[in-house]
Amino acid sequence: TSPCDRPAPATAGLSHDKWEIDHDDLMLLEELGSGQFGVVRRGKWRGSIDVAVKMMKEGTMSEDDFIEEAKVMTKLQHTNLVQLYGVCSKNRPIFIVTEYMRYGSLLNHLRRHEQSLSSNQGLLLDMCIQVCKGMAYLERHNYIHRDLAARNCLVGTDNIVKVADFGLARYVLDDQYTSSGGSKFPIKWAPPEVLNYTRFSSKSDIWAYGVLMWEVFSCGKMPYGRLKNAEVVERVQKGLILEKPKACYKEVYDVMRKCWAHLPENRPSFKVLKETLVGISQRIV
Ligand SMILES: CNC(=O)Nc1cc(-c2cccc(-n3cnc4cc(C(C)(C)C)ccc4c3=O)c2C)cn(C)c1=O
Repeated sequence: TSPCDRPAPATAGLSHDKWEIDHDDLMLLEELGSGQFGVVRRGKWRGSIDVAVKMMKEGTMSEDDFIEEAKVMTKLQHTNLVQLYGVCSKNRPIFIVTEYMRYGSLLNHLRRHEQSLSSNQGLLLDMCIQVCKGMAYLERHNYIHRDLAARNCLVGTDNIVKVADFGLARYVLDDQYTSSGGSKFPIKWAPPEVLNYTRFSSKSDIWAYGVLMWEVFSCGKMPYGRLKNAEVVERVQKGLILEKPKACYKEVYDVMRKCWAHLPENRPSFKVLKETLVGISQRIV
C-alpha cells in the first residue's frame, strides 16, 4: 500500500484528514538536497514505503494556502507525476511527503549520462513522451505546473520519468523567484505572455515543455547558453527561438517549434503533442 491509499483509520474525518500524515509513521534518512523550500530527506513511511520529505524552511512558503491546496494535489494521481502522499501539518516545520524517485533530477541524469544518451534518440524521445503524458493528465484536470523544466522532473528505475512539484510555484514567498524581474525567475522557460504579463496557462506550460524537450535532446545543456536573462527576453520578444540540438531529428525539432508559437492559442495541447510524439517514436525507433 502507499500512504495515500492506506485504509482510512477508524477516526478518519474526525481528527486525521486523509492527506494528514502522522509524524510517528515517518523515519527520516539521508539528505537528498535542498530546493526552494529547504532541505529534502529520504524517508520511510511505516517502516517500508520509500518517501521523500520536504522540511519547510520558515518563511519560504505560504503554508496555510498550501495545506488547503494539498487536499486537491493528493487527488492528482498518474504514473508520470511524482505522487504527493500528504503533509504533516500539526507541527512546524511542516513536512511535505511525496513518492521517492531513486535517480534524482532529470537534468542531472541527462548530464551524467550524456555519453550513452546522446546516441540513443529513442530513449530521449521516450523520456519526453513520459513527461508529456504526465502534463496531459494535468492539462485534463486544468492544473498548471508554472515551472516545468528538466530540473523539476525526476528519474526512477527502468528509465521512468515523472513530473515533480507541479503547482507549488504559487506558494513560494521569495519574490526573487515569483517576480519576472527576480534573479530566480525561470526566464528561459517562459513564453512572451508570461514575460510581459505573468499570464500562466497550460499553453505557457507547453512553451516550457518545448524548452524541456530541447534540454533532453541537448543532454542537459543550458538553454541559450550563457546569454543573460535580459538578452533572452529581448530575443524571445523578437521571435528568436532555440536552435536545433545536434543529435535531434528534424521532425522532433519541428514539434519543439510548435511549442514556441508566439501566441498561446497557436501552440498545441499536451493531448495533441502526445499523439504526435508517439507517432514519431513508432516511425523512428
Ligand atoms: C537520488 N534521488 C533523489 O534525490 N530523489 C528526490 C529528490 C527530491 C528533491 C531533493 C532536493 C530538492 C528538491 N527540490 C528541487 N526543486 C524544487 C523546486 C520547487 C519549485 C516551487 C521552485 C518548483 C519546489 C520544491 C523543490 C524541491 O523540493 C527535490 C525535488 C525529491 N524527490 C521526490 C526525490 O525523489
